[in-house]
Formats: sequence, C-alpha cells, structure tokens
Amino acid sequence: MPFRLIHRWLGLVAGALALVLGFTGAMLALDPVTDAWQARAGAGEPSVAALAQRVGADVPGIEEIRRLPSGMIVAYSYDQGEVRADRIDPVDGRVRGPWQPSLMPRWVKNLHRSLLLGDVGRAAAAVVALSMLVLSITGLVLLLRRLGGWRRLGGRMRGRGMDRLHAVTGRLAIPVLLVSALAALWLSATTFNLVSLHPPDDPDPISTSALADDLPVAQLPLLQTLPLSELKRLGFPNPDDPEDTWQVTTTTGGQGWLDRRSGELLVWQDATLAQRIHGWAMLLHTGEGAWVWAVLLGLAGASIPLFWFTGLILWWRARRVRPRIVGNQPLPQADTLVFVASETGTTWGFAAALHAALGQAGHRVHVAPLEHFQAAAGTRRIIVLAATYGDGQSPAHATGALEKIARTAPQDAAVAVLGFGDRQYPAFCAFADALEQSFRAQGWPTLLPLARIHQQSAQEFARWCETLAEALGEPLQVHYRPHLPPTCELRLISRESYPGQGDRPGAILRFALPARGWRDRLAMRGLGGFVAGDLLGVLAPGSSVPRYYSLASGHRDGFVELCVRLLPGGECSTFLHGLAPGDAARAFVRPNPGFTLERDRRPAVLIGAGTGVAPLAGFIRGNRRHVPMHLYFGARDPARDFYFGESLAQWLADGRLTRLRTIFSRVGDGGYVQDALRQDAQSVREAVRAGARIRVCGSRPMAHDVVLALDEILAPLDLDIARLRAGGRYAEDVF
Ligand SMILES: Cc1cc2nc3c(=O)[nH]c(=O)nc-3n(C[C@H](O)[C@H](O)[C@H](O)COP(=O)(O)O)c2cc1C
Repeated sequence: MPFRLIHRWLGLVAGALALVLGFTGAMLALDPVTDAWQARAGAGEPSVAALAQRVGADVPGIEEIRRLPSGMIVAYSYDQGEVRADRIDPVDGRVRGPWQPSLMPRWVKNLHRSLLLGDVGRAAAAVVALSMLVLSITGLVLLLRRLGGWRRLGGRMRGRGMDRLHAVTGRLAIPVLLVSALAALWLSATTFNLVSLHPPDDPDPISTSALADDLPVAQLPLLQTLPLSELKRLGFPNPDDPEDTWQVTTTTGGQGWLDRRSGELLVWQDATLAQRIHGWAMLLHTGEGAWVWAVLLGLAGASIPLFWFTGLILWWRARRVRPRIVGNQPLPQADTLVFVASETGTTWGFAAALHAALGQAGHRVHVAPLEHFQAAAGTRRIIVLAATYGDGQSPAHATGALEKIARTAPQDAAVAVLGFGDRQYPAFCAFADALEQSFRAQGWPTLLPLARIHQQSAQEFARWCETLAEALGEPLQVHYRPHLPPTCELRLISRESYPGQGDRPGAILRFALPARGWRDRLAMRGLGGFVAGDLLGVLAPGSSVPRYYSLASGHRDGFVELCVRLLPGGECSTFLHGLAPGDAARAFVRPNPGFTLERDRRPAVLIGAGTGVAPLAGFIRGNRRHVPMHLYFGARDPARDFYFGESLAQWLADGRLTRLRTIFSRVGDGGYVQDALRQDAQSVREAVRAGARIRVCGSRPMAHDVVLALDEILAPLDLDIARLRAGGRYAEDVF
C-alpha cells in the first residue's frame, strides 16, 4: 500500500482546506473552556422540579430549560415576539442575565461547518474530515515505520529539522485528530440525514383532560427525584394547548412525557443507539463538557497549519533530491543492474552518478527500485544501494525485497551491496547487512564485500567507487554531486595557528555570523539557529562536494568557529588554512541532532582527540548553567596541538568545565584517551550512574578504542555502550 504517496498528496491538497477547519476549530475550542470556567459557580444543585418551579415563575413565555454539557443552565423563552436565552443560576434558579452561546462570532462556526458555502461547503467539510481520517491513519503507519514498530512508538524520535518537527507533532496530534475526524464524519452523516436521530416512532402522548388544573412543576414526582446533573432538557407544556405535556430528556439517554395535570409518566423512551453515538460524537468533536479535551482539540486544530507547512517543505525537498535517471536501459538488455532502496530519496543521487559512470564506461545499466529485484540471462553484475530506515529496517517501498531475493534462485551475476546509513543509529546499515547475508547465504558470487556509507558521505562513496573500478578492472569517472542546501558567505575574523605534527598544522578559525538576509539565515539553519556539535559544510572554490567540520560554537556565541587540521593534498583543508582575516568561505550548516547536547542538567563526559575536541569545547563554552562536564582530551604534544588550551583553563576556572583530563601521546610516558578513561574508571562510572551523557569526537580508530574501554569500565554497572547508544546517552562524531 503506498501510504506515503496517499499521505503526501492528500495532505497537500485536502490539507489546504483543513487549514481553515483546523484554525476555526482551534478558535471554537475556546468556548468549552470558558463555559467550564463560568459554570464552576454551581455547586450543591437542587432537583429539576425545584429549579423549574423557580424559572417558570421568573421567566415569562418559558419554553424549555437546558443543561449544557459544561453544567451551565439556560432557559429559552418566547415572549412578546422575542426569542430569549437566559443564564440560570443552578443553585437558586435565579436569572443571571442573557446567555451568549459563543465567544466567537457566528460566522466562525459557519466557516468551520460549511466554509460559508451552504450545503456544498458542508459536503466539502465532510470530505476534509474523511481526508483527515485517512491522513491520520497513513500518518500513523508512517510513524510506526519510522520508529520501528508499536513498541517503539513512545521512543526517541530521531531525524532532523522539518522532518523531525512533522513527525514529533504528528505523534502528539494524531490520536486527537483521528478521534475528532471520526466524530466529524458522524456529525456530517447526521447533517445529510444518512443517520436518523429521531426514534422510529413518535409517541406524541397527550395530557388527560379529566382534571381541571395543572400540577405545579415542583410536585411532578419524576422531576422531584431527577438530579439536575442528569437533566439534558426540560420542555414546558404550551400554556395554550391543554393536551400538551412536559417533556424531559436525561443525560443517561432517555426521554419521557409527563401529564401536566396528573404528573404521571405517560411514555418513556430509551435513547436510540444513534442518539447515544451522537452524544459522544458531539463531545469528542466539540469538547463541550470536557474542557481538558477541548484544550487538546484546540492544540490539535492549531497544529494543522504546522503540518501542512512542514509537509509542503518536505515534499518540495523530496522532489528536488531525487534525480531523473536519463537513458535507463531495459532490464533484459542490461549487463549491470543497480537496485535502490531509499526512504528519503538521497540514495537515488548515488545511483544516478553510478548509472552515468558505468554507462560512460560502456556498460548497459538498468536502475530500478529494490522491490523489482530480478536478474536476466545477460546480467553480469548486480549492485544494490540500500539505505536503512526506522530502527534498522528497510525503507518502506522495499519491505518485501528480502523475501523476494530469498525466493530468487542465485545466478552467475556477481553482487555488491553498498549500505547507506548513519552511525548515530544503533543498527548502522542493518538493512544492507541483512541483504548482504541473504545474497551470501543464497550463494550469489561476490563482486565486492559489503561497504557502508555514513551520512551520505561523498568521500566514502568516491572511495567505494575506486574499489568498484578495481574489481571491474577498468577506470570509472563517477561524478556524484550531492544535493546542497542554500549556502552563505562566512568571513574570517581571526585564526589561531598550531604547529601540529610534521606537515599537518592545525588552526582554529573564527568567522563572523553572516549578514541577516533570509537566504543566509536558511543556510545557517533557519530561525532556530545552529548549536555546537552541528556540522558546517564548507565548499572549497570550484568544488561541488562539501567537507564537513564540527562546529565549536553555537549561534548564541555570536560567531562560527572550527578547528581544522591541514591534510596534505586535501582540497578543503588547504583552502581553509590559506584564509586570512577578511577572506570568505561558502558554507552551510547541517544539523547533527543525535550528537549535539540537549539543554538539561545531566552531567556530560566529553571525550575527544585532536581537532575532535572542537565540538566538545563548544559544549563547554555554552555551559552557562554550569552542568557538571568532564573533558578527556587526547593530543600528541602540549606544545604543538593542545587546541583551545587557554580557553579550557579559563572555563575550568569559571565553572563551565568541572574537570579537565589531558593526555599526550608523544611526550614522556604518554598515552591515549582510553588509557586516561581506564585510570579514571571509578569516576567515569559515578558520572554514568548519575545519568551522564557521553559524547566522543575524533578519529574512527580512537572512537573504537574508547568504546572498548568504556564497555570494560561500565560492565560492573551492567551497562554497555550499545545500551547507552540506544537510549541516546552515547553518541559519537567520527571522521
Ligand atoms: C527516521 C530515520 C531513521 C533512520 N534509521 C537508520 C537506522 O536504523 N540505521 C542507519 O544506519 N541509518 C538510519 N537512518 C539514516 C539513513 O539511512 C541515511 O540518512 C540514508 O543515507 C538515507 O537515505 P535515503 O535518503 O535514500 O533514504 C535513518 C534516517 C531517518 C531519517
């Protein structure tokens, strides 16, 4: 079932109308809240009989009394050609003044019910309600896929920016929107008489004429025993019609007719199923009588514009991300098949680059989504590019692909699987892993062993393409151009140079925040700004492939700071090292939400080596609330690459940093950060027991050794890094 497709298109089209209904619905939800506020005055209520007696005496032309779901009593009358509604004090039955049905002008309700278009608008509102129901259901299915099933529905929501906002709001609002949409559909069905609220037979009983005088209402037995809280409506008999009766409707779902002279109950009719459902539908859609629910309805209604807007942007981005494959060969004629599993579309960009390069090298290449997996007689090789989604699962469109592959008899074609994922997820490239295992278990020949790409890294992909070219025994010109967000120009204001080792000096580069144009703001992560630990994508002049550097500052610091080591032959690091104050670099921010530190009071254990200390220094600089922070910093030589040395001493003195543990590998009896951690095992355990979050930044081998050390250290606590990682307490940013 193409849930995403339905969700997207219905959301975009019907969502535009739903904006109006959501907005007006949120306004109308204020009524039950204010009603509940006003109705709170009533405590110690009398019987219906006593109240009706008083109201009957005080209100000329009284026709009926209603008890609203909020508990408010309203008397309706018709006197001297004028219809009136008065608020009645539920305790003493006195008139408190005219009653106003809604805070909102009438047109707001009409806009909500019928878009001010009469029956056509009412039908449109019903269609919107149906769309909202379908959107809630498809949204729920997508959420479940994203989070990895029902059990994880309440778990940590990963992802970035708009995408995350859309999903987080959805998780909160879907239950309310689902219920409200169902109730709205019921109300529409009654409006169009698809469901009848009238009982099948109308008893229409009459009062006896044998007695001359009406019994005072205070003496009607049924009303004497009926508590006011159970009254829904009391209809007074028409003074000019001697046969007319009292008519009482209760909240427990019944209706009775009482003789005006004898007081006898003439007929009792239980509420029909449709009437009961209607009562619930009214409550659930309007929130009348349940102000807490009304608040939730209001919030859910107000979230609709947010959904629509974020959904629109996601759709627009997805459209731009997915490239068109030009000159795709038919499968039977192709010698190379490239199958793609992608949730958000970026893997298609890699497929397109591969398709073009292989085509240029003279291959006939067919690219298709993974669910179309098959091989033909002429197939020589199969390349599978597979992203992982949810919690280690396949992208939605490729759900049945593993089974399909398992059912396909192995052929001569050699297979290579390339996984796309993100190391912040515990199940890094797990779907690609599963595919690889399936191919190998089946006995397909190997073209290349499984490789994994972290965060769509163009550099890692380029390296994999080189191994592919070697395996094919021919050169490949792969031009992968990642889809880039808007960039802005950053001007260098200062630099601090470190000699580093050999031909690899380091530098801390500080840029001014860009000018405040909307494009610049977008490039620097929209209105929310950026934080330390986010990534700065830098484009060297003439290059279309960004290099990412961890940010050592947040926008609140008022500047953009990086720590960069020169890599001999590295295009971007050479460019950055060549910058002098006043020079500019093109850049954009890529959020790194799994790694950045949320603002809370839990301690932090920060572990970094070399330039990897940059984001950690940023966390410490931003620690204005003086949350306990312990830094383990490994470098080679205090005289050559002790980045942020002076600042760290200052932060230690002013309380932003609780403890600094440095260890240098090239001096005296030096060592590495993992050694320092082992020496401090006891205090690391204590910090973790106190709920500490751990952040690691540096080279991949260093992070690997740190994980081994931490697993040893945490074993006595019955904890390991896999568990901390799954709970979001451990994250690494490695390069
Ligand atoms: C909601 C969500 C869940 C993800 N789950 C995983 C995961 O479990 N394992 C993993 O390695 N990557 C995971 N990723 C990262 C994606 O696999 C990675 O960004 C990939 O490059 C996306 O490719 P696509 O745009 O073609 O879908 C997830 C991404 C998102 C947005």
